[in-house]
Amino acid sequence: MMDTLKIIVSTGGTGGHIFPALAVADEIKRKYPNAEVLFAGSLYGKEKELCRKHGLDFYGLNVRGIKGRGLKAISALFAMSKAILESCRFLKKYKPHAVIGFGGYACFAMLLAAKLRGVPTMIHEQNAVAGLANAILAKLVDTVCLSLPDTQKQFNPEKCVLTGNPIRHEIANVKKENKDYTELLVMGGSLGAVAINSLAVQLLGTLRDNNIHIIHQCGEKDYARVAEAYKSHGYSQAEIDTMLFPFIDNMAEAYAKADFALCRAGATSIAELAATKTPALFIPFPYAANDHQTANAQSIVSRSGAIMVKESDIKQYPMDKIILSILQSKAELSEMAENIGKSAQKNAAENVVVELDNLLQKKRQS
Ligand SMILES: CC(=O)N[C@H]1[C@@H](OP(=O)(O)OP(=O)(O)OC[C@H]2O[C@@H](n3ccc(=O)[nH]c3=O)[C@H](O)[C@@H]2O)O[C@H](CO)[C@@H](O)[C@@H]1O
Repeated sequence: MMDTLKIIVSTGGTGGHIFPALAVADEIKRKYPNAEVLFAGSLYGKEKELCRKHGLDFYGLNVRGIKGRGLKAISALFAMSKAILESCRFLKKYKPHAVIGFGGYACFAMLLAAKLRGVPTMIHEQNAVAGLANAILAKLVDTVCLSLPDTQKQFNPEKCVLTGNPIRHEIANVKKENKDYTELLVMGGSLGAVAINSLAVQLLGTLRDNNIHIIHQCGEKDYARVAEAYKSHGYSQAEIDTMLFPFIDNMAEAYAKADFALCRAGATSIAELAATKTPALFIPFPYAANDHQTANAQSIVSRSGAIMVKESDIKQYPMDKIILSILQSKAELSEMAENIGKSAQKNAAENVVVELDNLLQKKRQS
């Protein structure tokens, strides 16, 4: 009889890495109800809290980002070396059948340790341009799962499989609500975005005058400022509580209501917008490594499922008129919704787990 299947999924930092990992953890448990899935991440990101909410066991590593942190990078590098040793010791005890990484510094130590200990390894890249951790790990791991076909050019194509970007089951199954008004979803990625919040606040008068509802995720740090701005537009705290959120736990409900989104161009947000047929205006995060958010949005924009404006150009354009004209045209909204829907890859979590099966089978035969 085979031992209990034990898989480690590893990543961290922000939602765009963590939610695809959680979606794959769910799919492993759905397919193998007796499997043990452990989430390994940094002690300092959002992953610990999200795992707790998700009911997944969590193994915390004392690691922080290295790139762009000046002198602090030296202590971060030291912590990373310690985390690699600690991961090696942990793997020796835990004996997983495979480790799957979803990018970000938080998974680097665990994946490298798995490689050193001869544990089968896979990574998943969400973005059109790979991040630093995945770019290095791709050279070492057995399988590289990709969300977008062009990313293959950055890796050894023989290791690459196009799986799509895994999204939460409830989001993949969203049914749009029928309403007699239009609703705008504003979101700035998992942490919120000040520039998007400021633009949304400028639109408040126009939206209210045209009976357009808003559901707005603004991030923890900007909540007080944005709530004040809502108040100065005449909204009561009770109204604000139904419209403005530091973080939205139930994104499936938000997508079910949304006719259009004003947002960053994080890869996982884009995968969810496509799966829920929610067209968008993307304002990519201008400091994203290698401008990967612009690259993430490009194929959807070229298919007319979304429009894109650079953050530095916001002031040059009559943003209220541009957004209002789309929100007021049912025909344009529905054409854009169909177009963005063509990029949906709703089976991405299943595809990643099929690759996991293939890898385990290959290792059993070798
Ligand atoms: C600044 C930066 O480098 N951001 C990166 C980070 O973005 P970030 O972590 O912001 O990720 P994404 O925008 O891709 O995804 C956000 C995720 O958080 C969820 N969510 C968001 C808001 C909320 O209130 N509730 C909620 O559940 C969304 O549903 C989605 O699942 O990882 C992405 C995926 O690697 C990258 O493409 C982004 O470029």
